Amino acid sequence: MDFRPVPVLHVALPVPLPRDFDYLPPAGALPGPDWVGCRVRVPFGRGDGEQVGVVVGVGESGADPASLKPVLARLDAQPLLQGELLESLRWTAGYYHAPLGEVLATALPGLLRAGQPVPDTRRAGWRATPAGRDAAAAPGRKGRPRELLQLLCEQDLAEDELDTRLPGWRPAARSLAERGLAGPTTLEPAAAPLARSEAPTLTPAQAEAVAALRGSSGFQPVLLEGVTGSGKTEVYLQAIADCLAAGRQALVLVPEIGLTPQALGRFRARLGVPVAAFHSGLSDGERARAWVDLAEGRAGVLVGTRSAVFCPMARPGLLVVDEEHDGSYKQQDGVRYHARDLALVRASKLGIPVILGSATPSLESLHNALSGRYLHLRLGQRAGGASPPRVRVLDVRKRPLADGLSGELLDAVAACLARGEQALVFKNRRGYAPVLICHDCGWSAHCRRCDAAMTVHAGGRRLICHHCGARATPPDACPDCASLALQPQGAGTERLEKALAARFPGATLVRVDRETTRRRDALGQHLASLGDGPGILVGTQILAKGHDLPRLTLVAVVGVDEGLFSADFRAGEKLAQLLIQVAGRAGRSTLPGEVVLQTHHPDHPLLGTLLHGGYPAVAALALAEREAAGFPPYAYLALLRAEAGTEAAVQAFLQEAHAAFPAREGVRANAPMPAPMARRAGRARGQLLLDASQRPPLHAALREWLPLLRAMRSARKVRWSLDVDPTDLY
Ligand SMILES: Nc1ncnc2c1ncn2[C@@H]1O[C@H](COP(=O)(O)OP(=O)(O)OP(=O)(O)O)[C@@H](O)[C@H]1O
Ligand SMILES: [Zn+2]
Repeated sequence: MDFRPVPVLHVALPVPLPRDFDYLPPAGALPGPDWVGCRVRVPFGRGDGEQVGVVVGVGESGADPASLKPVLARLDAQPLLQGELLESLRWTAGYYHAPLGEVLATALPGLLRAGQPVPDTRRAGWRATPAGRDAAAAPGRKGRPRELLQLLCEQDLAEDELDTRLPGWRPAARSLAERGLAGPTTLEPAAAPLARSEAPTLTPAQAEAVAALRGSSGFQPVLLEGVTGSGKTEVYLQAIADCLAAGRQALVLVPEIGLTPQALGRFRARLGVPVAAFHSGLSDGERARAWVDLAEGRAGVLVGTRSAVFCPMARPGLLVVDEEHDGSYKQQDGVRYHARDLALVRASKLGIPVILGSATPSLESLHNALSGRYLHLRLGQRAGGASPPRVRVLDVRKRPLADGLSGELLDAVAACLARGEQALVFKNRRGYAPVLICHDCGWSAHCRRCDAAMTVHAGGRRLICHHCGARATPPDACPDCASLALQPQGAGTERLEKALAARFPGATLVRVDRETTRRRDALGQHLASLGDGPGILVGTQILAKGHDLPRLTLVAVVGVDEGLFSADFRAGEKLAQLLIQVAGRAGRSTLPGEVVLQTHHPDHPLLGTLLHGGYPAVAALALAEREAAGFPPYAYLALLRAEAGTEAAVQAFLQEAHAAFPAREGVRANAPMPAPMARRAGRARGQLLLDASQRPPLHAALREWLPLLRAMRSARKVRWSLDVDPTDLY
């Protein structure tokens, strides 16, 4: 049956269905283009279910009007998502093959996603009217109203300021308002401390980079490759200052654990404009206000982690992605976007520069820079007279290790403390020991629900699975052979802390890992507690990121052997990045730095290359290997992951998916495989890797394939997801 078309709103909802939903406008309202980008509350699903969605279009529907429901409420008078941002979000949905509604929900801060009103970040205040100014100039009766009026003639005042300046001011304000001499108003938020700290004189390399940035216009991707401590942040600050001077805003992305109050403080102190922060340590309300401040142009700069890439800018001028190689830019669930890649997409649509900065750029970015697609700026030397740290490899084969530490490493720490300086002892493993083994029969404690060993914690009194969180008490005797010779094998940060405390009883000792930094700003407090005197920091990769501790002169790396033999094709790149970053914490100021690297594999080619040629040599070699093997950045990957209660269900789905994959020239669907961790939290896991020499045919195949997957019966028995450009093949 045909129906007369009726005007409808196309609404994107945060549900896992790749389509919009049509709704009638509320009674009496006409759907027009001004609806696009506004949030609406709509009935959805059974009963009185409701959802908050975003209007993504207006049109007509020829469906039975009786089947169409009206929108319950329009939540925004002005579009929340529009222009370039909405376009970039549509691009995101297309590229990652994710439903637009889910992408839009991912892009909105939690409060707005939940349908809350856009917070008003201005403050309620009072101002004098022109009549009030005349009255204040004329002689008149003394009293509180006059006192208040005189204050307001000097400047508009916020209500909270009036509370302190003129307690009990409200009756006086009412009296002025009745006579038309003053009235309520809204004020811009209190300006941040606008005193600016001095910029250091730029090094020639920094000055050259800044000049190159000034010389560019429009969309310009820039890779700023600068060794650790070379002053990349200083270059960002100059570029941001230029951008602000031109009346524009800058959006700065930093890695998840890089956004310390110290880092923010550096931006705030130098730029002299309100700098908004956006990260997971803030409340929903704080995040929403930061978003609004940037969207409405009140903040000049926003510094934020991954999801800040979706913040709207009123006057876009510059995007910066600091530590662009960092793994935290990739979202690992839901919409699996890469914030660095989206920053490039946004900059291109906005026609503005985007700076990617790193001492250890990702091979993807490096490849783009080397092939001329990005402007490649280099800072080869440390700033401020610091020299690069000396690196020593300690061969610990056949040497006795006490709690994982060699005598030479301990000597180096002792010498550092004796000089009154600070040492960082690095081990990328938290807990007491990575595994509990039976010295007699070789049994080891495994998680019952995962294919993984349980980590020993609390000095040996507890076992915790780092993959599913399961906890257990260690057995008294070996469950297999009843031997009492159960021993924690290897060392994590907890064990190192204990051993170092015993060896250096007087020294300040601070452990920094996920356990000790759960609280907000715990990291900053830990680093501060180290003070200026001699001391030891023990910790995981949390310490590898952008910290600047002038007294830190020794970095002791306790074994990286786990990383040398991983099957993941990115393992070498990641290990080299981690080593360079952590080594880069040593000797950043005037004191010379030293790095000691304890290993059982001193002859491993990766270490040799790294020592002699640094990161550029490792990267060049890795790029050549990737080209030969057909891996990114010379190929494009997508990974279909599935998990279910049984392995059979996973297999059935992946086999059917494999058979259904549309043939395309240059695109290959590899045979389904168990995931590297085939069982996790009691669920079987498998995956199917797609690779292609070109992007377009891969995406064309995916577009054809996904509807087939959704229709498969076997898909109902599994949880599956597609990851475009996966960074981890697990
Ligand atoms: N031109 C300069 N003159 C003097 N000191 C400088 C200069 N530029 C930067 N510095 C100082 O050098 C140190 C390192 O700078 P910055 O933190 O910007 O380096 P970075 O390249 O971002 O480091 P990393 O990548 O290792 O985190 C800081 O203490 C900074 O204040
Ligand atoms: Zn587990």
